[in-house]
Amino acid sequence: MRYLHTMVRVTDLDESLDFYCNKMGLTEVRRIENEAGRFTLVFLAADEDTNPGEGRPASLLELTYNWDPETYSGGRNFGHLAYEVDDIYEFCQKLMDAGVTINRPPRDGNMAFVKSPDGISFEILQKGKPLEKAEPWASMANTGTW
Ligand SMILES: C[C@@H](O)C(=O)SC[C@H](NC(=O)CC[C@H](N)C(=O)O)C(=O)NCC(=O)O
Ligand code: NI
Repeated sequence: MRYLHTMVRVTDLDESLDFYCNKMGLTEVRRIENEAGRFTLVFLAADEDTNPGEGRPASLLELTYNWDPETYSGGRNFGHLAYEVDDIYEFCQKLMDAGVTINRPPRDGNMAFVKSPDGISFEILQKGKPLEKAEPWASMANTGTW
């Protein structure tokens, strides 16, 4: 068995692609337009996931855009999507410079949280840092600096 993707529904595809691609750095690897179902699927990959060796992208994010407007309310049972980055401070600074709020700053040099335009939570983890060292969010008062 192999993990393929996580699907999230988005209310504005252009706004979402600006966040996921221009700001988070993901790349569109596939798009499906479904006229009958009136929806668009866009598959996104992080740079190290675009070709993990088997010639097929793995660990993708699938955006579902329903052409007819819907209101989405996130269930408490959904937590976050996690990505690993080479330099968490540099990554978060670039997001801040692009106008993205860092909901949980990476003061511990290990973990940060941001949200997509639809409120999907993203955990950003520093490559090489053990997960056990991550301070729980609640203990990190968000002072807006790090
Ligand atoms: C391509 C494959 O990875 C899919 O996920 S297709 C699954 C299919 N998606 C849709 O029909 C998209 C439009 C639909 N209105 C929706 O918002 O999901 C599907 O069965 N979706 C149902 C689901 O619960 O994911
Ligand atoms: Ni899917």
